Amino acid sequence: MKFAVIVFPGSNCDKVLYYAIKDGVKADVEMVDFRNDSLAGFDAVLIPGGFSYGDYLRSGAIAGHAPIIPAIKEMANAGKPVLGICNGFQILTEIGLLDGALIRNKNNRFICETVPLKVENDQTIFTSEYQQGETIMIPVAHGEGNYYCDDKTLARLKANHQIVFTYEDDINGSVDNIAGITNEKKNVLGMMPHPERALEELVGSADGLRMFQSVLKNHMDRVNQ
Ligand SMILES: NC(=O)CC[C@H](N)C(=O)O
Repeated sequence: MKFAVIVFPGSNCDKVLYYAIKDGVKADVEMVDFRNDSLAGFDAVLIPGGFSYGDYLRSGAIAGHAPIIPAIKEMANAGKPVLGICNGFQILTEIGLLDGALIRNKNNRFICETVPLKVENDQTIFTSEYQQGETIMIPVAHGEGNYYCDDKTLARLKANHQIVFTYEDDINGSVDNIAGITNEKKNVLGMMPHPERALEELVGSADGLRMFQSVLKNHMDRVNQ
């Protein structure tokens, strides 16, 4: 299985994500510059955290017009796994692959801490190695992580089990404490917390590793069917 890590000007979690795949789950991974317009040969797309284009206009707004974006949409439409973490989640909402928007944290401050998340759906390709209802510890680091969507969208997300992670505490003002959602087909996941920063107990938590293991396992199961 081959993962692509997309690199935008201002991405700063790209290398950690690269090594999460290379050393964490020992799969094939390559950095892909935002100026490319093809993702041929890749099985999954990872959009890292950071401050693409300095967060100007809105976080993720300018990255949403980069040459690589149509190829990411193509992968999503083909049912391939697309995972956006933090700034990656912001980009996925900007390009319409995920519902809602990320706005400024309710206290107007940048939050940087490891927080408890609840696994709301363990039936996705990203979460099958977790248990439904399990609490996992994952770091957050964001200024615009306050997830917003209107009531109608929220009802749809709930009815279709697209809410995958919630914060156990209200850390940033997100609607229903939402920390991560999928698209309707559940092959695109966006989340504000950083699983790639929680790969071993030495750094405080190893709970992020199972996310990448889930993606790999589900891919291999499909290939070997
Ligand atoms: N770590 C990150 O990806 C930061 C995300 C974003 N630019 C914010 O501060 O909200």
